[in-house]
Amino acid sequence: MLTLATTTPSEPEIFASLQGEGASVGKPSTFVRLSRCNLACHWCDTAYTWRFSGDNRPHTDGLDFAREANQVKLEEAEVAQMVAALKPDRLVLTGGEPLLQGAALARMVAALKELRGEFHVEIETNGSVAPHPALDPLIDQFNVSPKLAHSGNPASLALIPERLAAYAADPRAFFKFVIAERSDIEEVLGLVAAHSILPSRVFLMPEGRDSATLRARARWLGDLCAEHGFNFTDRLHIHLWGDTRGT
Ligand SMILES: C[S@@+](CC[C@H](N)C(=O)[O-])C[C@H]1O[C@@H](n2cnc3c(N)ncnc32)[C@H](O)[C@@H]1O
Ligand SMILES: Nc1nc2[nH]cc(C(=O)O)c2c(=O)[nH]1
Ligand code: SF4
Ligand SMILES: [Mg+2]
Repeated sequence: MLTLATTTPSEPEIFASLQGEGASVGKPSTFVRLSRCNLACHWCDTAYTWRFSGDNRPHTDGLDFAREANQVKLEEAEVAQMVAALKPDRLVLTGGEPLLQGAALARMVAALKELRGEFHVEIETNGSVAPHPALDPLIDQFNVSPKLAHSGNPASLALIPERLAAYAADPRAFFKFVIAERSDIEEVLGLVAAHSILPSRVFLMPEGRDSATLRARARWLGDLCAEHGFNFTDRLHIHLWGDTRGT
């Protein structure tokens, strides 16, 4: 059983769109948004996946209860069928933190590949959770977004050195840092040096949930990327459709 976020009160958040961020930006992709997270970023644009009134216990894989208006429980086979029915041959698993439901995701992706054959599968992850061993070999690309101090998470929860080292050693992983202020680059440089990450695998992305904020921050963030040899990524979906569920 998978716990998904919802668009309207009961519709699971499964939708075809364009990858809006990072190394695959612009590519037609189907998104599956899982519920729940192990972190709590101040500026999270999908806090409805994890900020529940009166109950914020962390999710553990295999729990089969739906308790909040923003969640729906579906069988893995049903999710696979919904993804297979949409056009794209690329899948982006996101959330919330999708790796909290790794075992169920492995069953879903295996079922999808049975239905549709080869599929490119990306995971959006905060980089603090290890992929389930059954899921790991089914993933083509990890979009790892480690959370800096301005996210408001304790570093002891958000930046797990062994986990970041494992992603740094994995050629499938790209690193996508959310940047709110110029000085945030210092923390990025420290992490990149500590884990010997090539700049060509690093993306800097402005924090923002509207076009005007993204554009204003892009002006100085682009210069910082050029200076340090990092990739810049915008948030294409925000410019095209705004901060809207299901896009
Ligand atoms: C909602 S998260 C879900 C996946 C995973 N929990 C993570 O943080 O990577 C998807 C992406 O959106 C980014 N994000 C969330 N809120 C944002 C904001 N206000 N501005 C810019 N990026 C944001 C995250 O850093 C992450 O790269
Ligand atoms: N179009 C689009 N691209 C995205 N790339 C990463 C997203 C996410 O929320 O993880 C996202 C999203 O929500 N929409
Ligand atoms: S880790 Fe991702 S889903 Fe969780 S609070 Fe941060 S941005 Fe939101
Ligand atoms: Mg998003």
